[in-house]
Amino acid sequence: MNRIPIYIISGFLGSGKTRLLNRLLSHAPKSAVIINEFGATAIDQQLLREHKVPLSTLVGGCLCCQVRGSLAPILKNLRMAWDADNSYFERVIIETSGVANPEPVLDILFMDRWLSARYSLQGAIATVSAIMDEQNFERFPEVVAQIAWADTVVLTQTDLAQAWQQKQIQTKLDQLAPIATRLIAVQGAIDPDVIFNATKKFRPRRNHYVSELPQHEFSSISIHLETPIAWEQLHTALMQLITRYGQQLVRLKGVVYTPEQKQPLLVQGVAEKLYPSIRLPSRPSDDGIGRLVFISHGEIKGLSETLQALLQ
Ligand SMILES: Nc1nc2c(ncn2[C@@H]2O[C@H](COP(=O)(O)OP(=O)(O)OP(=O)(O)O)[C@@H](O)[C@H]2O)c(=O)[nH]1
Repeated sequence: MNRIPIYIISGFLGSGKTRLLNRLLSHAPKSAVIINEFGATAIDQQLLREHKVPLSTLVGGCLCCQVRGSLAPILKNLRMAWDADNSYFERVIIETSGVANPEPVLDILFMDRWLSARYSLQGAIATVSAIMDEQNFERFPEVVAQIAWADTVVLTQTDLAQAWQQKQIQTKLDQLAPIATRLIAVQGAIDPDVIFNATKKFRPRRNHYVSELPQHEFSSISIHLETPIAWEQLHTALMQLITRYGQQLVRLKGVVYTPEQKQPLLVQGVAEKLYPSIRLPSRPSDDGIGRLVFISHGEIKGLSETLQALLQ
């Protein structure tokens, strides 16, 4: 039986998974994509709106735990669609949430006999930001697990990193993923052949790193903005939130509307840094309601009220 190649992209919150996926899809448009977002509101699909690929989104929990049960049915449906018409797509790419431990996800592919007969895992890829705080390796066991399970590690955001940061992260990767293929991708730019046509690696299980991770200590809050807000005002408010909650606020992202322009604006922040916002092309389905997702380490009480007050 022909098995469909499957690729898993993991990597910590804001490490550049979606950016990489976006670029990969430009080279490999015949891909079915499954995206998992920890927050309750889907944002990443907005970044992929230019691609006309079969896209499934799992939100409101992590693929390794809360929404794990949904993966097999999606893969089964995709396979049945492919059996009916195999020109539909040539591979499946799964982007896990930034807090996922890849092991339970890989287990689904290996343990479910129906799936393992029909899908072949071709790559476990982890994106790692060159500007990630080194303390994250201690703070978040998920980061270590993602790297330890990867057969390809893609170092991202090197354009933002100082030489010492790059050296520090490379040393860490030497320890955690000594035999993984290591690539550098600025803004997701990568030779797709290295991902899609690489010889498959068989890696021994590394139980000492990853078998039992503690429960996630992350929390997410989704906020809707019913009316457009001037970008300058929103930007100031978000900067104030970032300063106020510091390292506890690990990730923010969203799609918002401003009175200045009709097109929605994509907002991205990672670890005390707000990235330049990006105008997205308009679509008929744009509803004018802004959506922001905040992911924190531990619950931040009153974040929504604080933002509303800052926007008064
Ligand atoms: N300067 C620079 N920015 C990058 C690079 N890669 C990604 N980014 C930016 O980093 C931010 C986060 O990238 P994403 O691709 O959304 O990260 P992610 O891992 O998908 O994030 P989550 O899904 O929330 O975990 C975005 O603003 C990207 O445009 C890079 O190589 N250089």
